[in-house]
Amino acid sequence: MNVQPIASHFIDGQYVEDTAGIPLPVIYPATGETIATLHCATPAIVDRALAAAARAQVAWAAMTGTERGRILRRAADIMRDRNHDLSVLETMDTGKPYQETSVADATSGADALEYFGGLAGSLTGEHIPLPGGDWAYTIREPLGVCVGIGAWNYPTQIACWKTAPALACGNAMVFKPSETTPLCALKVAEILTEAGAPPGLINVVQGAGEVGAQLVTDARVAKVSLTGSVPTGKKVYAAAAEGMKHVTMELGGKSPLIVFDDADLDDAVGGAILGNFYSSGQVCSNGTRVFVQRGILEAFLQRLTERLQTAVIGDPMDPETNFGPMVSEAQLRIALDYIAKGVDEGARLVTGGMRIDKPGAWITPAVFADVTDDMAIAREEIFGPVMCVLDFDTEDEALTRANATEFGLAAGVFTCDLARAHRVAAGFQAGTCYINSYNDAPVEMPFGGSKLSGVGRENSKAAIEHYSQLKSVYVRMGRVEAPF
Ligand SMILES: NC(=O)C1=CN([C@@H]2O[C@H](COP(=O)(O)OP(=O)(O)OC[C@H]3O[C@@H](n4cnc5c(N)ncnc54)[C@H](O)[C@@H]3O)[C@@H](O)[C@H]2O)C=CC1
Repeated sequence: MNVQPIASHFIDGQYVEDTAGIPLPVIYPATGETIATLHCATPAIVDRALAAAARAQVAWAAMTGTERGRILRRAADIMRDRNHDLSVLETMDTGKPYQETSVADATSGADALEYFGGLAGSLTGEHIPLPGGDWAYTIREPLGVCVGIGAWNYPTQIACWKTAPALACGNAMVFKPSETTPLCALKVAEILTEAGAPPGLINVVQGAGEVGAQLVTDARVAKVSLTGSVPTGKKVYAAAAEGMKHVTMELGGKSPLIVFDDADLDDAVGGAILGNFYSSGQVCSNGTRVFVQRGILEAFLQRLTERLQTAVIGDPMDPETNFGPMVSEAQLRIALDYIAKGVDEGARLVTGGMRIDKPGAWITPAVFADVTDDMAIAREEIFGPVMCVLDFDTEDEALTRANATEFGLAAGVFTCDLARAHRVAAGFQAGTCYINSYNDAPVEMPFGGSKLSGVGRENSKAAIEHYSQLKSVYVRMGRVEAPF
């Protein structure tokens, strides 16, 4: 498969190249090979994309929601039809196994396009009766030009989760994928254009932080939605505040997963595997602090170790493979450094955590036991396949320790006691919680974090609030009574 795109950027309905930009090699993480070379956007490219978006947005906003929605739903159908090719490309971009990308990336992107396409026609204001026969009404208006900035772990999904609600509400989008995974967002723009999105409505420009910063500070931009780390989020939030722009921040986490000793052991182990090793651990909402009640601890570790031996680590394109490489050599280094630190800190490495001796960014899934709350591996986001198991005695203790973090993205609980499950969910300081499950992200459910993990919500009806604003119109039915 030739993954070199026609050109680096997608602007005003077509592919655009500017070789004056810094070269951007795309590395296949499974082999370390360079599979394409793109160019970062020059200031002229950024300007062109923003100008196209500003122009296209006006006519798009004048269409009815039903008309806009029809185009989004058509794009969803095209995306589903091309799921195989899009999944292969996502695997090349990220290294994630095809077994995952074929069910979790373009499919989730298509879900978002379909969901917000369906919602678009129902977006309205409201009528508000007031004293004396006066009344007011509200008009739900788009924000204007939105900028989306993506992380590298879910390039197709992130592009769709931001673009679908933005377009449904009548906005235009300029999207900058992560410089590590620049390929898939171009396909999203191509498909939307094929589905009927007018030129300029969806634009993709490549580049690293400098290009992102240029987009965020441009006066034509009304809203910025970032998926990335907390340090980047702080910078982008501050830059957006200068122009009083709307923001959505989907940032990092160090989420807790509490397993009580009455939990179904295999379900709890399954949840911990999904919450730590899916996408080689490179998932923002991962439950990397697994609190296991002392009575079930040894059984949990034993079952977990047994099941990890059955992981199929190998060629990501092989449909049998269920654990691929990490996204890059740099990200692998970060994970290996944390593993060394965990050993130094006195945690017990139960299994995995070894670099696999072959080209590419390969590591075996790691589990630490005897982890304590103060260790760096239990406090800092690693963003790799490193699970920390901590033991506890009481519900109060587990909840207090689970919440003792600056992050608040996700949290999960495994128990067969229904009342306890809901009590613990109510007590979690996190935006996205799970009972007897982990890491599900259906488009119908709000997704996002509290505390340092972010502001705003993606997906669901809640996202509409973050891509539109209300105009209030007061209507006086009688005479105007002025004091003089
Ligand atoms: N909450 C969520 O939904 C998700 C959060 N993440 C988080 O993303 C992080 C991993 O992704 P990375 O790509 O390494 O994050 P990152 O923070 O390094 O980069 C994210 C994006 O921001 C851009 N960027 C960097 N500096 C910028 C600046 N000054 N102005 C504008 N844009 C800038 C980058 O080019 C990239 O496109 C993890 O912390 C992870 O938890 C990842 C996926 C989902």
